[in-house]
Amino acid sequence: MTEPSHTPHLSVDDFDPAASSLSGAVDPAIMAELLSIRSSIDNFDATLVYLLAERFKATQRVGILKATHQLPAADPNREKAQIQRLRALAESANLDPAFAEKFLNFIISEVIHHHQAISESHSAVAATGVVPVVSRDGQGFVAQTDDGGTQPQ
Ligand SMILES: C=C(O[C@@H]1C=C(C(=O)O)C=C[C@H]1O)C(=O)O
Repeated sequence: MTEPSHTPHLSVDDFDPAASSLSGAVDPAIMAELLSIRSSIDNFDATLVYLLAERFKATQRVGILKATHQLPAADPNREKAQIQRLRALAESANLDPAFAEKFLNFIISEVIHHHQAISESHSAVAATGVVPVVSRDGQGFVAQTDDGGTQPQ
């Protein structure tokens, strides 16, 4: 497995679908078949990113709802029910249920961190009157003060 890349602002156009440590070392026909299968893998990976982005959009709405109404970030009974369901779905799809559970737990723990952060910034708003607003690029916050001015945060 490769280490996570920290290269900022890499465009999808910079992706080389033929990048491989095997180039030149494998029979060209085998390489062609490998690249053909990898092109499906690349489509699946792109779909996964879009699916995850949509899921996080939905969970962000839940986080805002919870913070607004002082509800806890985590809901363990909901998580148990989700994990049971996902394990059953995984079994019927011939996917390792233990992997499905690990994957869902990984996502849920990230969501809970987001919810805690939303709740903390919500409490900070209540205490200071400074309203954090997501920046246009979605990468950070600008602080919108009571008088409507904005300042980087
Ligand atoms: C999204 C929620 O918050 C948390 C995250 C969950 C998830 O990512 O599916 C499920 C339960 C909660 O622990 C929720 O309560 O629905």
